Amino acid sequence: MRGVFIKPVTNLKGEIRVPGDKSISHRAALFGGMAYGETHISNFLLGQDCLSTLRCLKQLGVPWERQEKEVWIRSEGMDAWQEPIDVLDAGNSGTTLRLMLGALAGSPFTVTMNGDESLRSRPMRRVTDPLKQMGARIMGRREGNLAPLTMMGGQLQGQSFRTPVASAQIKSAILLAGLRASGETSVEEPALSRDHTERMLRGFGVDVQSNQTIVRVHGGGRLTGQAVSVPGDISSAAFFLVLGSLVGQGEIILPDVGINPTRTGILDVLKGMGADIELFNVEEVCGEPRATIRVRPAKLKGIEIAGDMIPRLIDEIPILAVAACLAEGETVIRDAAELRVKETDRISTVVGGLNALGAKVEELPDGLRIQGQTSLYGGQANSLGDHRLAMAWAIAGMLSKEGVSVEDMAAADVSFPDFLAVIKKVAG
Ligand SMILES: O=C(O)C1=C[C@@H](OP(=O)(O)O)[C@@H](O)[C@H](O)C1
Ligand SMILES: C=C(OP(=O)(O)O)C(=O)O
Repeated sequence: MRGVFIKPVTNLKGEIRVPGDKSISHRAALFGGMAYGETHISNFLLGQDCLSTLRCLKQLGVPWERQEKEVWIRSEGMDAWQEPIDVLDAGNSGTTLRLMLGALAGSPFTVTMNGDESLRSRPMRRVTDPLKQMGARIMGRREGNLAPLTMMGGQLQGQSFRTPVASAQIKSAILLAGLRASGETSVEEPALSRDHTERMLRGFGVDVQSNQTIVRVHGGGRLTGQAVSVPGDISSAAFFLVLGSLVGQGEIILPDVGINPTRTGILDVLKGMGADIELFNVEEVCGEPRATIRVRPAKLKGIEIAGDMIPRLIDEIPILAVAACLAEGETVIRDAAELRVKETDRISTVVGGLNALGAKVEELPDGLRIQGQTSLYGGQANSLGDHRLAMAWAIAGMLSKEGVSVEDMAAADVSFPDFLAVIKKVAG
């Protein structure tokens, strides 16, 4: 099998600046495009997903320039957006597709959005149904559930929605449509999902009211261009929190990582498993808290994860499963059926991938049961084009006895360009 061979390591040291937060980068670009005036984004994530968002904006006539990780957007609001003459391609990015659909629902033109093979198989009715109820006309395969999707926007009426799953993409799409609808739009979710949209819209001058799991906006909310500094992505830091906890010796410092409480489930769970993790230099920048995180090796024990914790660490479950394989005792993850509709079915791909490396993992309908053990043998693993799996397998390789050969390691570029260079640096 072809692949990148990741060898075991016993000692690590160093400082790792993880790339900018994916969720915040998408929103900064999109809201900058929706706003009046200039938006300046620093530490923008150059992952393929966020570059897809920037490309879609260009096709809609939004002028922007980029130099390395800095982006300048000079927009005259959504009324200046133009009907794209070609299909908008969201690539591998669910966030791009779903948030764009919400933003575009009130536009007076027709847009077709598509994505790669993985994205074309992910459910979209969770977003297209509420947008249709507000007045948008959307067509797509399987009754509007699968991309390519064509939307003929128009006059929207504000509505109150209760979403069946805690999803920031559903919540955000509805709220963005609500900004161009008549009256009030509200979204109630079963548990609090990441709240970057609410925080950043307030930064752009929009009145967003929220009370626990209910968020409201009013139509006509106008966005004003802002400076946005993007913190490091805790979902990317997660790989090094697990590596630093389970490696034989050393210490890893991760400066400027976002610690929004709707995203810090990984810190709470790893600490609950016994990890030695400390936060320093806590500060709030552009409405988002960030900190320097230090992680040192510790003995981890198994844990149960379910309920409201799941949306706080949904993208970290593949790497948490790697940690659980090397913890003492059993780990059970439940209420995480959403994993089945990510870039891959992350319940079955994580179970298959880890068992092939010598782990003992059982598939549950809505999660995983993992028997912790003292070592992971290693072998061959395939990312199946899923960035979180590519990186989880690489970390598993560093923590394994024999190393892991990862096929399609390049998938990591979706959220963490230079991942391989970074792991080479910390491994010395
Ligand atoms: O809003 C966002 O930026 C995201 C929300 C989550 O998806 P869901 O909204 O589908 O849970 C997450 O998995 C994704 O990586 C990013
Ligand atoms: C699920 C993810 O992203 P998206 O839904 O934007 O494709 C992810 O990054 O793990």
